Amino acid sequence: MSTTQRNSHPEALRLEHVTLEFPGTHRPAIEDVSFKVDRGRVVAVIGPSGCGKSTILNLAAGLLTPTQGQVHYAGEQVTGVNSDAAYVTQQSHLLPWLSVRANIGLALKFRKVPKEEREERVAHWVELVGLTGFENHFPRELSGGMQKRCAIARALIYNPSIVLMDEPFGPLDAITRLELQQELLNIWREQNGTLVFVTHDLNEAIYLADEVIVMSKGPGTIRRVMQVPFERPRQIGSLVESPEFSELYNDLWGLFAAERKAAV
Ligand SMILES: Nc1ncnc2c1ncn2[C@@H]1O[C@H](COP(=O)(O)OP(=O)(O)OP(=O)(O)O)[C@@H](O)[C@H]1O
Repeated sequence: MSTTQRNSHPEALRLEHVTLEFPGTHRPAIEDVSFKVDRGRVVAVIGPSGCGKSTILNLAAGLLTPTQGQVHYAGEQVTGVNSDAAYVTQQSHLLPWLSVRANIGLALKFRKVPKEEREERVAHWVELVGLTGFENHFPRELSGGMQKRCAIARALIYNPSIVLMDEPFGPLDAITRLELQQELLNIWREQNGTLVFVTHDLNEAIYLADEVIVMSKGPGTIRRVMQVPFERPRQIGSLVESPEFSELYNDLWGLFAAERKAAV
């Protein structure tokens, strides 16, 4: 169900000794950060507030340029906006004058996908993210959770080679969050894509990711990369009941708590 060719280079993203200092600041936001994301992997980035998580996504999206080091996407240095990347920012940034249907179909329109195919794919995604019946609503008529669903569908519909998500479910209540996390897992199973996301929620990192990058603050560096061993498809309900989940959560919490304490 796609007219968009994905980049299949086995290595999606690689940061090599990346330091970034914003102009006018006296110490780097991130320093000597190196990691790699293989194609088809889901990677979570966690760490204390201000440790540079969003900065890393902005570098991957090509919206920032490193002061030192290099960012590579699909084996090539990123030197401008990374047009292979779909970026879901903290705010949904839906276009207020367009309906749900039009917002979701926007990327296909830009890519000149024929109308009939566009309509079919939009209908598929509207259903997938549970917005059936709201196709003609405008963003202001949607709840926060529905706006997020719409933003996620808009980002994923064109089958992007890599998706970057900043706190995808940040402001949502616990139940909506769980629903959307499971939905994202189901969608991901269908899409088999590459995803890098930032979260403050340790459960979310474990539910969704194959690897969790734990960052330290002041300046932001990588403290540890932890592997999440759970098979896919994943069901959140049965995951949380497993002893392996608790063990991983406790390890992660230990690291995260130490970082938060150090950052105060
Ligand atoms: N445009 C900017 N100019 C100057 N400093 C900036 C700019 N953007 C971010 N910073 C600083 O860079 C550091 C990293 O910011 P970043 O937003 O990447 O952190 P974060 O880990 O995503 O934070 P949070 O979890 O609170 O969203 C912070 O100290 C922040 O104040």
